[in-house]
Amino acid sequence: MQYADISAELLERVRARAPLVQCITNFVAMDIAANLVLAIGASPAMVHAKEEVEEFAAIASALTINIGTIAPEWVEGMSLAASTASRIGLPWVLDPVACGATRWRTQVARELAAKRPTLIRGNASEILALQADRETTTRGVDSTDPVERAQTAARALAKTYGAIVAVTGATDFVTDGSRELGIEGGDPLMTKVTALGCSLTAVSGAFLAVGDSAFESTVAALASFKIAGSRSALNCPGPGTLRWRMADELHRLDAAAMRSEARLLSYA
Ligand SMILES: Nc1ncnc2c1ncn2[C@@H]1O[C@H](COP(=O)(O)OP(=O)(O)OP(=O)(O)O)[C@@H](O)[C@H]1O
Ligand SMILES: Cc1ncsc1CCO
Ligand SMILES: [Mg+2]
Repeated sequence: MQYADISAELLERVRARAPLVQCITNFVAMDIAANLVLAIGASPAMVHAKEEVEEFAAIASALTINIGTIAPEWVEGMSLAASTASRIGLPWVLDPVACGATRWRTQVARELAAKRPTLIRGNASEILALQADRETTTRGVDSTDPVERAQTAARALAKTYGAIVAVTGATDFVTDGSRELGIEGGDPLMTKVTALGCSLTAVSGAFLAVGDSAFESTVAALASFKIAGSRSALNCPGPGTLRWRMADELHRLDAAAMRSEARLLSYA
């Protein structure tokens, strides 16, 4: 079966099962991420306190961890949630927001990566900084590098941590260290809406929850955002409208559109 067909089937599974996705994310992303997880057909829960993450992970179908607005107490919750997920075999995603911007943030991202996430999803600058030995390659939460520059780093990270690594940008790139795929689509206007990447991380949790292969689930999640992004940007007056059109288009997305509009690039 082709990846577009698999993606379509995974979308139908998300809709049929409405998996519970435990999201630990930042203050900026909370609202849009929860709404986009709902729009794709899953059920989000923003649960991050160290007192309850372990118990909650036991009932969740996936976990996503985004370090966007970390503070020490949050890191404790993230760390406990990540360890729990890996121990009980719950698929989980790491989003290393602004990794490389400060030493502490880079260290936190690397300590979480060492807990073996199923998927690491970031922009090119974040993936480069997570993999590199040097610090401060990033300026902030927005990427200053093209996706292509981070492909080698993504492959290396995938091998080091045994994770799928997804680098997003103009053309997304996904690798498990040997298999790789590009996903085209979306629109540059997406970079003018904050936390769409964070929301994609949360939505990836929904696809991981229902998939048989983490690589395939990641492709499906990336494709859903590319299709919804392209559709949302048509005659779009600006970022404010795009933001909420993403919810409308993810909600409207169906298996037929996934099959016909996913633009997947094979590198092999
Ligand atoms: N130039 C572009 N053209 C088309 N699509 C894009 C472009 N840049 C980003 N996207 C899409 O926007 C979505 C978010 O990816 P992006 O790399 O901007 O995340 P991010 O930098 O982590 O965002 P944030 O930190 O604000 O959440 C993805 O679906 C990606 O494919
Ligand atoms: C703007 C911003 N600052 C910390 S997290 C975040 C959301 C985009 O990553
Ligand atoms: Mg980001």
